[in-house]
Amino acid sequence: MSTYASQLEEEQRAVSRAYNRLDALREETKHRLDAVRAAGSHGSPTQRTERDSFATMYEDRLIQLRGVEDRLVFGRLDDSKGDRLYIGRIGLTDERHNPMLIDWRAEAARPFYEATPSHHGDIVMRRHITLHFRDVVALEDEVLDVHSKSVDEASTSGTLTGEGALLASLSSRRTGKMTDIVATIQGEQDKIIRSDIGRAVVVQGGPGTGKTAVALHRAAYLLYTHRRTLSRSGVLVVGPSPAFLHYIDQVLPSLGETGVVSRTIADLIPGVMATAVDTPQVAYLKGERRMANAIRNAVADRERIPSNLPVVHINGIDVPMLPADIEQALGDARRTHQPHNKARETFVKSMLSAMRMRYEEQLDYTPDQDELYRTVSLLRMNDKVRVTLNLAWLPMTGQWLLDDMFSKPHKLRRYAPWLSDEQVKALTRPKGSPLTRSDIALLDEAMELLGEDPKLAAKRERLKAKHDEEIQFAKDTLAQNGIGNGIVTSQMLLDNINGSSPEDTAQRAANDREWTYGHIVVDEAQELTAMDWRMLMRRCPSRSFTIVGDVAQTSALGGTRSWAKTMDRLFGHGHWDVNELTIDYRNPQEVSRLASNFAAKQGLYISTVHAVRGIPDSVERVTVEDRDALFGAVARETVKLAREFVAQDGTGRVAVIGPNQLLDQLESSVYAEVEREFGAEEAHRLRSQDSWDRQIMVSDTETVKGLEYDAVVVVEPALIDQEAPSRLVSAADLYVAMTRPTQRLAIVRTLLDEHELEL
Ligand SMILES: Nc1ncnc2c1ncn2[C@@H]1O[C@H](COP(=O)(O)OP(=O)(O)OP(=O)(O)O)[C@@H](O)[C@H]1O
Repeated sequence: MSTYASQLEEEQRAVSRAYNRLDALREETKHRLDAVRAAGSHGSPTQRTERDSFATMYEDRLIQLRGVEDRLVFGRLDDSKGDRLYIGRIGLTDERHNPMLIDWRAEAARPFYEATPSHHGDIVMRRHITLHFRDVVALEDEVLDVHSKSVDEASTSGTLTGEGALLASLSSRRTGKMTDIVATIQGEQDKIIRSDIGRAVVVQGGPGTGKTAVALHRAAYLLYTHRRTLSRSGVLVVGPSPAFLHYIDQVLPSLGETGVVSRTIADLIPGVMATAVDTPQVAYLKGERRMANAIRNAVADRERIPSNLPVVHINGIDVPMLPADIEQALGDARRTHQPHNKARETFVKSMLSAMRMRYEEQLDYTPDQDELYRTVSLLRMNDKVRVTLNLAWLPMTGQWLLDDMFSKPHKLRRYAPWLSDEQVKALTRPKGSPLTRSDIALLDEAMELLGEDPKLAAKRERLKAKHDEEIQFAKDTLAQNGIGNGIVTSQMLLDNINGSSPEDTAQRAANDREWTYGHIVVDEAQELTAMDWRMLMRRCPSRSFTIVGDVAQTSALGGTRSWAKTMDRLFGHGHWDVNELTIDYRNPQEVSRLASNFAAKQGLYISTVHAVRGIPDSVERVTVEDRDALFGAVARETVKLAREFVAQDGTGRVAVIGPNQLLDQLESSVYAEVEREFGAEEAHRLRSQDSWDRQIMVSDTETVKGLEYDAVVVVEPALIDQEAPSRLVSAADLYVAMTRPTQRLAIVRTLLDEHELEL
């Protein structure tokens, strides 16, 4: 009879076989890489190029093979004929090319996630295999065909269970890093992950429903399924904050995908840093779609006929700069439909040729080419001509344009006539002020209309010429040698030389503002303004997007509260799909219920969610007399939770989320209590952790978007509520704060606070 122990042994054999194969492949790849490297820099340029390409290819493969060590195998599918398929992080075949392990993204693995007792096709049983390092430690079977003999076998061996693997992964201590969910992706999530690349997919779901997890697994799935296209164009992941990007940065590498660019909106333009923050109202004004018109007007304002036109003295002749000539040159330049800085070349050329004609008209002889050429040179170098050409068509950078527009109210009023005096005042700032996050989309718009900075453009041209030379060299290499022989295709060699490995693509994409991606994932997408969306749409002409968010969590005044309204405008009616996720994997039921009831009462449109776990006493309330008592109470509560959840091995996270005005005081009282209770050394260890990755973190509501903690202390919710710029925003902020914990939520407040807001 099959016992649990014997089943474990049997699976251990299968798992060990897979790991042995993985080791062998690593060894083989390493060996090849060493051999290529050993050849060093000897040989002809052709041989060196060939070797470099192989080396890059082997390096990429080694990174991938090393990245999948953890939980290499996690599932098994049994079909009605008794055949078994093992499911894992990557696909493996044995020496004879027989499949040993199926990549979780392959079509054959789909039933592992999507089969149900009512729709299971040929599959009769699904097994979850839990590993600890390379050891099989638990098995769990779901019988899909109740008539199959697997039911009896599973029940006698004691492997027949429900959702143990899922629940175990949900209850584990937080590490500050999101982990992948390949072993436990649920049916409704899997359908989204595998949906078609060609359409924009919106995933709406309440907090903790796995939107971020789904978005990242979808990116990995698309990279696997459309590797050829996406490894050249790349995938961009846009998240709400650097802390969030740091939180998710392990997920894709653990799925064997390293070549993905991740950015916040604030650092989407290479080389530009947004260091300042606007008030919510100013951010709203800057995020409106019509700001694109303001930018367009600001550019157009620099294509004009100057009021004072000079006459220049060349070779004893007076050459006038005439309004009609300028008008003609402006028209010529505009008709090129090129960006402003580029079109300026046409403007200058057209204007100089008009002036040359004016010069010629005044001669009583026909000048030779030489004379005309010299005249144009003199005109070009003439100061008056240069100043006038600049006044008529000024070369600009985007930064200069924004700085000029926001530091001169009369100009802003002219470019954006819809703004009230009060709004103009709110937007005006001193010249040279740092850029804010909401400036970035405006800057991108300006850069798009202006084109490259002329100096940078010249530099780029030089680099491009060099790059073209290298491409030609690669092509010649291939033509001469006919390299390939099935190990590396000519295309792969060319790609490696051109930098088309996913890592190279990612690097080039991240450094190029005009790069267009094959797919964009947007997380916390509800916060993006219309201007932000324009910036993203420009980066993905194929309109292949995964957009995840929750319209009940919107804090930005210019963010989305209705997907239909935003998406119809972006993609057109019928060209995007919305999917809703309904199961809350993060919060205990008690926390989820409290947060949902609050949000519904505040009038937020919330998705109905069902939390999978119940944890009695997961909500705690502490009320104190007044503000004086508040800080001590928060500190004590935090330390109590830290004792339970925060471990010295770096696992476990507790967040204290409070109103901005109290954060400094909260931080000092919490850490003072930590020192009193845990000693100076432990307090020092905790305090010196990176600010975005602290085990005990004191923060505002904005920073914790998308993140999660074992326990959360929400402080003075009514005050958080009052700090927000509108009622809906305040409700959303509190909703976000309350839905961050996986185990425990404590609400610590004063009597007055309690009186002001019912929670
Ligand atoms: N199928 C699953 N198996 C295991 N864990 C899961 C699964 N789906 C989601 N989770 C876990 O649930 C938690 C919440 O997921 P995630 O952060 O993706 O939710 P979200 O919808 O983006 O939340 P929010 O809107 O609050 O940011 C994470 O810890 C994630 O790993």
